[in-house]
Amino acid sequence: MIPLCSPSQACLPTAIALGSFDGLHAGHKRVIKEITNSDKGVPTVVSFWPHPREVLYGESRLRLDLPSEKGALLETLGVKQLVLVPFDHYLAELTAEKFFNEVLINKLQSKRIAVGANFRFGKNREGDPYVLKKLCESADLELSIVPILEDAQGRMSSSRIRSELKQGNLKATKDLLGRPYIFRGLVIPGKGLGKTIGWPTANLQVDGRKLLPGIGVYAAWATKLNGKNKFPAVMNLGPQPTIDPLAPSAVEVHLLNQEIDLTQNELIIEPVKRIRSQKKFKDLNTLSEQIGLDAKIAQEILSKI
Ligand SMILES: Cc1cc2nc3c(=O)[nH]c(=O)nc-3n(C[C@H](O)[C@H](O)[C@H](O)COP(=O)(O)O)c2cc1C
Ligand SMILES: Nc1ncnc2c1ncn2[C@@H]1O[C@H](COP(=O)(O)OP(=O)(O)O)[C@@H](O)[C@H]1O
Repeated sequence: MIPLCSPSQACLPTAIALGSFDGLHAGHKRVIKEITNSDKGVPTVVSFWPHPREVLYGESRLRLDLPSEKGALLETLGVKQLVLVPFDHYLAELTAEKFFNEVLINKLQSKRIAVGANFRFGKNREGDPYVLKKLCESADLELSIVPILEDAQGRMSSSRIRSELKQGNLKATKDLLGRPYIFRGLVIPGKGLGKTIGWPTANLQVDGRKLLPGIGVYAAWATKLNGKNKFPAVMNLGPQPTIDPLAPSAVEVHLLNQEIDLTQNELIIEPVKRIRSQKKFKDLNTLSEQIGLDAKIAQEILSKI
């Protein structure tokens, strides 16, 4: 696993790809290729953490991939380190030129930089690729500005992937990511009702910074962390209006045709297809029958893959 470090811990000198790279889609990969195929320094991805919009506007920003997941993805692309620059109000006040000199030149000793054509940096986002080009020329640094990649539906972007995911379009999400969307969670106790209605569920505690699909019932694969078997499963992601309409959304999976104790396990979940929305049923029997139908549909969906 590549190191995830602060600027002062980085291996120097560096060849830097700058950006959030959330989702690491094909457009991001083109930018990253510009630093992994050079001998100008340690291939390094540099991102801000937290996201500037979280610090400046108090927006909560959920991620397609968390820093801990990103390391493994970047490693496969030939990146050697992920540097997270702590974004705070001091950093937000740095002009583009100061940021360039203090962080990229002095701290990270960068010899080569790659960014996407829409990259902005420095106070009030004043630095664009043109400004960066001037700065790189005067410091004798190599620079690649990579054009924005498009497909028939438009620009490749993290927000487009996020939007597909929020709508529960897992196929479109997978196509855009170039890999299945996954998340992980620790199995924690629920209300203990699942077994009594014939459908025990592993309730998952998921890192609150991870973006999840929109609420609904899904067919999904479930794998134990470091396990080999992929279990077909049905997932309830959202409310449980029949038993507790006011409770916060749950993430729970029932592994099809399995009777296993999953307590304290970490599960990796790959949602595959949205089946339906949650409903309030007149009683637990009707809910249980519906979950039976969901399980059948999930089995069919997953057996075709
Ligand atoms: C596939 C699946 C679909 C579900 N759909 C609904 C639903 O539409 N409405 C609802 O009120 N609860 C739904 N549930 C949630 C159940 O109410 C919940 O699993 C059960 O009460 C057990 O909760 P517990 O694990 O906290 O004990 C669903 C659960 C599963 C596994
Ligand atoms: N097929 C299965 N899918 C999911 N969990 C299962 C399964 N079989 C047994 N279990 C166990 O049952 C527990 C869930 O039972 P349940 O009655 O729903 O209680 P809880 O409220 O803790 O979710 C899980 O934590 C798991 O250890």
